[in-house]
Amino acid sequence: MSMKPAVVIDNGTGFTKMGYAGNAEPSYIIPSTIATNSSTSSRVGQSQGIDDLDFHIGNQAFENSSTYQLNYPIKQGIIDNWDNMEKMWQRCLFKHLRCEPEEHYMLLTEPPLNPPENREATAEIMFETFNVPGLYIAVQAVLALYASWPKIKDPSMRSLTGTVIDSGDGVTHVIPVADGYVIGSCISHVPLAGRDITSFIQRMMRDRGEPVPPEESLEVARKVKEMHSYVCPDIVKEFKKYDANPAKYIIPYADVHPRTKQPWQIDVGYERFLAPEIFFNPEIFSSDFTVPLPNVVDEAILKCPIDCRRGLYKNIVLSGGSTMFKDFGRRLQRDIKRLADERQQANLALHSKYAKQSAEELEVNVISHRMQRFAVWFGGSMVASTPEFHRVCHTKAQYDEEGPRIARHNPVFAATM
Ligand SMILES: Nc1ncnc2c1ncn2[C@@H]1O[C@H](COP(=O)(O)OP(=O)(O)OP(=O)(O)O)[C@@H](O)[C@H]1O
Repeated sequence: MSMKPAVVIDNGTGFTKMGYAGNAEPSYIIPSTIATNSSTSSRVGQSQGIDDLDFHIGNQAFENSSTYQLNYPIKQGIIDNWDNMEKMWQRCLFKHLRCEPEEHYMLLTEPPLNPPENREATAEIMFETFNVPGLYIAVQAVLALYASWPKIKDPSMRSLTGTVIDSGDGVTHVIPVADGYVIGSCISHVPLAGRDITSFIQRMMRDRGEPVPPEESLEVARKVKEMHSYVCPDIVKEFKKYDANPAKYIIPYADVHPRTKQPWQIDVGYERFLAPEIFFNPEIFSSDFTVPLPNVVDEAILKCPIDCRRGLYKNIVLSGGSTMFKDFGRRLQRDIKRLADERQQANLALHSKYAKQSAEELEVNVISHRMQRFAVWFGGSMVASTPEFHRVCHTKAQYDEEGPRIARHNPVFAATM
């Protein structure tokens, strides 16, 4: 059995996080992008060994985008281009992590509802190309639940039943999980995430005529979002606060033009609280989708079997970069609690016509923690550093005996921690 730490790789639509089990943070976070040389890939048979290595991943892919062809091998969380994905894994393992894959067990992640054929294809690449001694493919939402455990002081309260709100760059998902199994039919999808918030800030700054160099505007909007945005309790009051004392809340943001080296400065104002507000009042961003995130969460839980609903309200866990706004969890908890309480009161009022009733108060907890930005990776790191991990992995010997179908099912190891 390999005693070297397992390798943990979380391939997201926007970013790939990679590192070794037992660490608190991934060693590398790179964009999930590859730049391939289309002219060499079409020259079949000619010096293929070298041409096969003619590609770049991550930020280097963007740097070479003028001469190479950019590709995003993961679409909506699901692997879409296997050749490019294999190349990405190759660079992640040999160039970034600098490991011998045959010496490390491997933990990879998958989105909920990943087709089993994809798991088989992943196993084929891992066991046959990289010769890994063991492989476990974990569901991202379940890893996000594990990642919240260090925040929960009482170990008896740590549970694999909960609702995961996963919001990254491209999409936001609400995923109910009961005893480590995703309730697939009750997953909800919100078509708003990080890149929408960035483009909303970019639009606001442009409409106001802020002097940002046009070629920098997207990057500046992203930085403003990540550095200065926060969720407020009430937007009307927040507007009043800004208008009463602009000097206190409006922040200057300065930089120099990358080409002309001319300094420029802008004011960052209402967008600080209006940008993340699109999760709570989506109509301010677009008229196509208008259901606030707290309502989406409430409705997703209500679709689940009645006996797990209390557990799902009690343990709502945040995961992904776009849940990092200050006070995001606090506002979400308040709004979900309000919705659930109003419904409970309405039900009680209805039934009290026939019999006197009282209801046990519904506990709603939204759990925020330090590792939220890469919660899935961190959960994977925790799981893969337990002694139990090697027991639940599929091994190379099993693969050689049974083939890729062993990867169709990965046991949940609820009892391990
Ligand atoms: N401190 C922050 N505040 C707000 N947003 C942030 C912060 N840090 C990162 N983000 C945003 O989080 C997004 C990236 O999140 P994440 O790495 O979870 O995405 P991903 O896993 O690649 O995407 P997906 O979940 O769509 O597959 C980007 O839009 C980034 O701007």
